[in-house]
Amino acid sequence: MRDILVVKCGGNAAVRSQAICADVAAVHRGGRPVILAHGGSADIDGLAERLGVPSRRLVAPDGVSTRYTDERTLEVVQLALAGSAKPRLLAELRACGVDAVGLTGLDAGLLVAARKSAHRAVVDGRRVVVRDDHSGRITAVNGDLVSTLLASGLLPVVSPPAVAEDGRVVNTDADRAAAAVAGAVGADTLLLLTGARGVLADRHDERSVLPVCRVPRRGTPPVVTGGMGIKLVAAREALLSGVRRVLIADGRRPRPVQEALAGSCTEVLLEEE
Ligand SMILES: Nc1ncnc2c1ncn2[C@@H]1O[C@H](COP(=O)(O)OP(=O)(O)O)[C@@H](O)[C@H]1O
Ligand SMILES: CC(=O)N[C@@H](CCC(=O)OP(=O)(O)O)C(=O)O
Repeated sequence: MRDILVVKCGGNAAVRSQAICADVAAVHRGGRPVILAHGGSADIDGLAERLGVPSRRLVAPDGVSTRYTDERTLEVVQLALAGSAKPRLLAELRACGVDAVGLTGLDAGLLVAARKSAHRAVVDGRRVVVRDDHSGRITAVNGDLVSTLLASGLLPVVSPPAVAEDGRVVNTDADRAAAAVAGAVGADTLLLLTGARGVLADRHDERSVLPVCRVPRRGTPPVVTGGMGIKLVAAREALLSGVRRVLIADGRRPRPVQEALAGSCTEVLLEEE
């Protein structure tokens, strides 16, 4: 299948999922195979607060941040992503007349991950060894499942969490999940839509969007602040797995997909070796 587009709808509170779904539906109707992947950090944080579960972050030695997912947090992550964010997107796509099928990483082993064992990190400014983090790094994707849905004219919607090799649920970052799916299905383009106009040279200056951001093939990405570090890690993984183009763009505006594909975005490229 040619020219597959993977769009990732960020879970940043400012992202307008309805506009993203309308644009994704237009691409789908135009005949281009499209997959929607999504996160839900704001949904997770909001639900955690309502349930009285603290939201904590793990910052790796290189500065890249992810959620510290203890047992209670894992439950909140599942409820927020599979019970709230995913149905919202499916309803929005349905309202646009699209037959979409929502899958978490657990459906038919869509996202298989290696559970993180004890690892060093900084939590709330303190260096710690974390042993109870229920998250993992994706090691395999059931690309055939997604390709089968695409071939049937359906629009797959993919959400974390993933399933570990021991059969238990593990949290996993949604940008990296989108990148893994894009690589597995041989996608042409991965578009990460978020609450910023792209990668900013100065995170406090919205006008400082970089048209191009080069990431090294290994090691620390050039920007690690906020959620941008993990996005650049995901972008690198997608490019290394053969995805031709990775774009980071604004998910807060009308026509977010069309605007990004027309060039209003940051394109991520690998540094030369
Ligand atoms: N240099 C930067 N360029 C762009 N955004 C940045 C930068 N540094 C930090 N950020 C923050 O990262 C956020 C995107 O990460 P995040 O909210 O985790 O995304 P999402 O939930 O959409 O995947 C932006 O909205 C912005 O506030
Ligand atoms: C391990 C890890 O950090 N998982 C993420 C999964 C959701 C996600 O990535 O949502 P965004 O795309 O909105 O960031 C989390 O729990 O926040």
